[in-house]
Amino acid sequence: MNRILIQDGLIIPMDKSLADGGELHYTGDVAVEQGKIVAAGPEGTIPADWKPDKIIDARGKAVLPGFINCHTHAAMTLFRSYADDLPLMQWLGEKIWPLEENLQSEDVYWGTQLAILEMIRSGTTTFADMYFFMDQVAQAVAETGIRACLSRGMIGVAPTRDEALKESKELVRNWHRQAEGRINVMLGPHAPYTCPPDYLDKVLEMAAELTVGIHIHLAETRDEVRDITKQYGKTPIRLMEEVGLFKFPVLAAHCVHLDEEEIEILKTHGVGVVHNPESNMKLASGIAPVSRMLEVGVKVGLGTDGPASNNNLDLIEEMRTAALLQKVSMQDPTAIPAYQALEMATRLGAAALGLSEEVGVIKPGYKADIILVDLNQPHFYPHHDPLAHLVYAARGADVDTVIIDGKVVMENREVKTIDTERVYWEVEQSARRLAGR
Ligand SMILES: N[C@@H](CCSC[C@H]1O[C@@H](n2cnc3c(=O)[nH]cnc32)[C@H](O)[C@@H]1O)C(=O)O
Ligand SMILES: [Zn+2]
Repeated sequence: MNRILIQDGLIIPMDKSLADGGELHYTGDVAVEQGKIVAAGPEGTIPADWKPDKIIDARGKAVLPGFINCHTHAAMTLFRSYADDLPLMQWLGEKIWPLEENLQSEDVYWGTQLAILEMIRSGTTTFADMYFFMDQVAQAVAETGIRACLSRGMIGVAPTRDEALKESKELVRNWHRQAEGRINVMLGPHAPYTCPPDYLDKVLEMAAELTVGIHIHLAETRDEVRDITKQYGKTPIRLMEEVGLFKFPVLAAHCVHLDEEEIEILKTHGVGVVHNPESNMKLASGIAPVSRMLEVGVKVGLGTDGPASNNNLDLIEEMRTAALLQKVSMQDPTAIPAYQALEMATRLGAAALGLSEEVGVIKPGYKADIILVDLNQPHFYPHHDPLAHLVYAARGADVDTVIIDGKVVMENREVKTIDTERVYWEVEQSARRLAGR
């Protein structure tokens, strides 16, 4: 089935910013053919003799681009609720990293399947991952039909430092642009405090050789900024600029603690920033200056971070948290209006991942990554403003249908590409073994 007609939905194309003015949504049809959007409302034309293979009745439903989770460690679903209520370095050092020593490849496969199940069910159609056993993650992405930017997390100060470089090269060779083009591979030097400049040099050399982007944790905590400044005489973002990181497409997770000049550095180099509000709150890392970065024109997408420091993968919830957190932290209720939060979860997320020509908007020529949200529910009445409903009232469970690359992967909340019961069973086995139960 490659021709789908999504009829009479409330289309929210996300193809313009608030500054553009004009209509932000309208009722109409979306036509999909061979994985791409061919028409959407007044945009594009559906040929008179065009016969759809499938018609989806979208009356009473919002039709919008699939959500883009720009930063997670998907297989950490296995560690969800294992260790909470700790600061980052204690959480990583004492709880998570010791557990990760015992992870096996099939654990990562099933943990990732569970994450993808949760993401599809809550309307996420693209995610950016940084983990290991990434061939297993790629396999799960290929099988489930989701879109992903994958990187093998590399800890330059760990015994795995050389192995991680080798695996990253293999990941690019075996999986970059594979799975019908749904997979993009990046290099994943974990963070400035785990990847010293001499190791980063090796990573940058490989990025130049393979012409791929870089996914890194950056300026996440005050301790990171203090320690890096003490060790190198400059802040993490300035250090990254000095080593040449920003000569490549960069996806920088967090960017919580930075000054005005560093925001300018991110803007100048076109860095894709990922704001992870719930992880930053849960680990008490801080509040990123998101409104300011958006005002300056930095590409800021949204991420959940790992499901063990959130603890879910619901990007609708993350959108609301991002909007509310900026309002209260800026003491300004106009900060991050609803539409801007939606932009972060769609078009700006695509821009942060370097995919703005492919996904993030509903427009002819773009990939058919589309979600339908059922608006016929108590918390969406009265129907004043669908944009406000989606940000301030919606939950991931309101997503009814998900199409990725023109394939229906969920319809009427039934996921078609994952064996849910098998995933639950396998995850429980892995989690019990890992926790030594
Ligand atoms: N430890 C593996 C590779 C690391 S992948 C990415 C790493 O990021 C860790 N991680 C998860 N969330 C965060 C975060 O918020 N900040 C920094 N690291 C995180 C995660 O536990 C994982 O160890 C090895 O040495 O081969
Ligand atoms: Zn992370």
